Amino acid sequence: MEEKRDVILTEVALRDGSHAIRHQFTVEQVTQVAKGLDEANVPYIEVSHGDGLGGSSLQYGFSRTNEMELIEAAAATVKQAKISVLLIPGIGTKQELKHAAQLGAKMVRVATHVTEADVAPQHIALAKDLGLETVGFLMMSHMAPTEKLVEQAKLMESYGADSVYVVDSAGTLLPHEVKERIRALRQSLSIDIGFHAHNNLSLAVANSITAIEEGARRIDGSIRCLGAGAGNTQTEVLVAVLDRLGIQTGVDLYKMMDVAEEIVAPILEKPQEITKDGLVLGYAGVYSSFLLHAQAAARKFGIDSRDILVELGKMKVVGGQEDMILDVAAELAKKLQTAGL
Ligand SMILES: C[C@H](O)CC(=O)C(=O)O
Ligand SMILES: [Mn+2]
Repeated sequence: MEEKRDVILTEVALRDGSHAIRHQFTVEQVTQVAKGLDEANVPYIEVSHGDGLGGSSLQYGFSRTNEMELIEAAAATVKQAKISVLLIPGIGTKQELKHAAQLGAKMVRVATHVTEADVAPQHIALAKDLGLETVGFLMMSHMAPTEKLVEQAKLMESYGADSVYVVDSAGTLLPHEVKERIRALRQSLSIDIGFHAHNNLSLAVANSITAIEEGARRIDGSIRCLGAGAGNTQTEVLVAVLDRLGIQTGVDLYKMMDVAEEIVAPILEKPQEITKDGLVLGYAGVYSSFLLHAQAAARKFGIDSRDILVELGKMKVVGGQEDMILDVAAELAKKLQTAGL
């Protein structure tokens, strides 16, 4: 019998968490995590390079294992969960989407910058032709006023998306800002609304609850907070809070806790916490996946990674502009040298 789920969770540790471990997932790790999540009755598990299909590159970081092998392993492991992939048009190609579908992916999230939904129609159309559940994923949602977000979400709906997400890529949205955005989308769209948080300001669970209160039905989480920056909404924590609120996810809380503790924690290079750099991502509104790139640039140029992140925030740099991180670091280092600091 189908489990009753008031809120449908997508677990993103095997995709967003790829950023946090420099895209070093192995087939064995993905198999073990997918098995544990499946047994805990998580309905959707996302597996891809952190930057989505085709992300493995000099610009975004090379994957240790070809993501198609990871997708294949996860799809072969799960019994009830559906495997999702992320695709950013321009990074991922139609070919990669077809390949992922052949390997068993059942859902794709077509991700664009919040003002650029119009690059998505071809990929959404292909996804529908392939029989995939298709989600529009509007990244860096804080960078557009609510009216613009609504306009872009409506475009996603008109292209055929089954649901659309507000994506707080920088973990910078405050609860009232989430409320306004989800409420406006709920009033203007007929499809399901989702919310994807990052915990840089320690607001991911609170913001996810706010989104649910305003009618979002789909929520992302990462187990043990294994996601970019300070991680996402910690899935097992959200499951516990929702359970206390009487909102059913169908997910087994104890099994999630065990998977978090026994399988995911050992994968982390260090425990997920809100470090000074993670906090600055949220404070300055910077794409969470820039964290490790900015830290590497800071080491290279001998400067404070926070200064790089703050500058990137001022410049309103968005996903896809990772090459700017080194430019900004070099420029800051030159300025400091000139000033004799
Ligand atoms: C490619 C990004 O990591 C997608 C995402 O999870 C976000 O924008 O947040
Ligand atoms: Mn994310």
